Amino acid sequence: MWGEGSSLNIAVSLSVPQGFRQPKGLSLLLVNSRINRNKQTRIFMEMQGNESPTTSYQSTINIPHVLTVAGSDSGAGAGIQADLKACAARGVYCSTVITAVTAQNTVGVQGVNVVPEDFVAEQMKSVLSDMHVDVVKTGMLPSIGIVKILHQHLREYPVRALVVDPVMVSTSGDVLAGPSVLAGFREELLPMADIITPNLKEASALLDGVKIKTVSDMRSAAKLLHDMGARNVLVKGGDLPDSLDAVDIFFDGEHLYELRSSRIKTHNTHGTGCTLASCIAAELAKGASMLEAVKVAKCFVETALDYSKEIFIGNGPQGPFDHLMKLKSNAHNSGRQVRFNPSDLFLYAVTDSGMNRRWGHSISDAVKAAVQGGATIVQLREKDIETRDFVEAAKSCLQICRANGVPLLINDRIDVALACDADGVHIGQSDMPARTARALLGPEKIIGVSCKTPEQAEQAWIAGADYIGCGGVYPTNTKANNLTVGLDGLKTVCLASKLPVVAIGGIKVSNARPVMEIGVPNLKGVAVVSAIFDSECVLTETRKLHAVLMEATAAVK
Ligand SMILES: Cc1ncc(COP(=O)(O)OP(=O)(O)O)c(N)n1
Ligand SMILES: Cc1nc(C(=O)O)sc1CCOP(=O)(O)O
Ligand SMILES: [Mg+2]
Repeated sequence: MWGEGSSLNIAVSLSVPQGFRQPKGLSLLLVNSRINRNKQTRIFMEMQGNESPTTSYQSTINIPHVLTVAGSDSGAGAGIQADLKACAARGVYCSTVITAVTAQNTVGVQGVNVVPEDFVAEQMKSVLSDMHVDVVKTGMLPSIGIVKILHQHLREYPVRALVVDPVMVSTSGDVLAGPSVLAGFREELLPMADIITPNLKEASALLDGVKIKTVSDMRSAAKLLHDMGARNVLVKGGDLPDSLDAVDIFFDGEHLYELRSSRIKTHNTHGTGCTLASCIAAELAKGASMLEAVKVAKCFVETALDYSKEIFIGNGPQGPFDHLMKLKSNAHNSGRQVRFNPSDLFLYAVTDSGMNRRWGHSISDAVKAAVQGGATIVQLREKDIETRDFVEAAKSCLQICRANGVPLLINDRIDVALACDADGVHIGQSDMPARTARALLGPEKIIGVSCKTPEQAEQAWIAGADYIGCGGVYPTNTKANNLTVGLDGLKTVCLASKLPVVAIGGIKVSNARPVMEIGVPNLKGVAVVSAIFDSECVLTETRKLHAVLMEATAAVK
């Protein structure tokens, strides 16, 4: 199955001076390679031998690549056009095989011209025989012949994942694939699909017209479709009557997940299915796990719909939405492209204005020292600062963090995070709800939520958080009246959490080791305030804690 251990293919090209020939006894050594936060790979090489040629090296990396096999929508809200935009928005290359050309707008589908099968095959061969495709995503497959061609090509040119959006009827109600195609989906594509993403009508059609009217029906349908061969199933509940939320059911063959997001009130929903499937494909191509890909895709669509509520394109009942809203809303968001890496939670530094005052440190000096000492993520927890000063301090800290590849989060204040374009926020149970924060911040930003119970951890996951902070592990003087959950409480929450966890509360050099050794894989690190910031030399204290965490991690391995 597609999973976290998936690898990237790296093609290395060397440019050498004209006429350069590799001298005998001289060999090229790959001495180090590092992937930085922006997903650029730096490859460090040396020539081994007694002579040193004047050689310059370049490294290249294959960009994640999705091939979409779908129909063209002249209105550009759905189909190939939506797929291209979704992949572009998610930072993934997208090639295209066009199966049909539709004359379509916001009113409906006025005409369909199916591309001859041999020419669909020719397009497929052109792409697959030449380019490295990570994931294939399918949309409109208008004939059984085209389904068979796809099947043959996937056998000849295997890819890492196949995402099947079983498009049968357009959002305007026009039929885009007939009954013979239905048989093709069942027999040829489902058994090959890593995920299938039907809406209620499509799921019902694939299941011989079984009625799907409730969330419980959706759960049964997901299981039945899985039995038909699809490795993962996402039944989309967008058409579910009487639901305030958009509920989708995801089944991975073992667990059923109910994924809820707010229903955005808008007519601009044309192309949501294509976009969701392309987004899943894009995230898989980047290396996400299936569940992660589905969650990011759902969040992306929700955010794009929200941003596009007011746009007006066409006079029909269902308009397109704007996939590239990020270019407008976050035009200044140039610093950080990798969304969230759970290993960033390893040494989580949380600032405190009182402690900085006591030791005569400015916020940015304290943050700089923590980062230099090995902090892997920083949270500005400034409870008694003027908003204006907070934004200014956050901007300076952001420069320091960006220069060192360390994410910067803001405690409690979504407004400050937005104002300074921080990498995300950390919020507690009495702060703004995580789901609202996600809607305001968009899919790219990191959201952490404080949780003391398994139920809170489940809610944080449903709301779209990226990690949870769990504590107090030990008693603390830094946060008044804080409940201590202990190592046992931490372990219980970690075991229940689908999200990575950082432990917090009273953790210091002398007691960090047992925390790191509780033996649950999703405990990724410790968050500390006083252990590093309540000291004259933040750099030294951070270094000491870093060393202890490294030792504890090595011992666990
Ligand atoms: C990493 C981390 N975990 C927990 C908290 C506590 O957040 P919250 O419950 O909102 O309390 P305050 O920090 O706002 O007092 C945290 N800040 N960071
Ligand atoms: C901010 C915070 N949140 C906690 C929680 O349990 O959620 S404990 C805490 C304070 C942590 O400070 P120190 O490292 O100095 O104990
Ligand atoms: Mg808070």
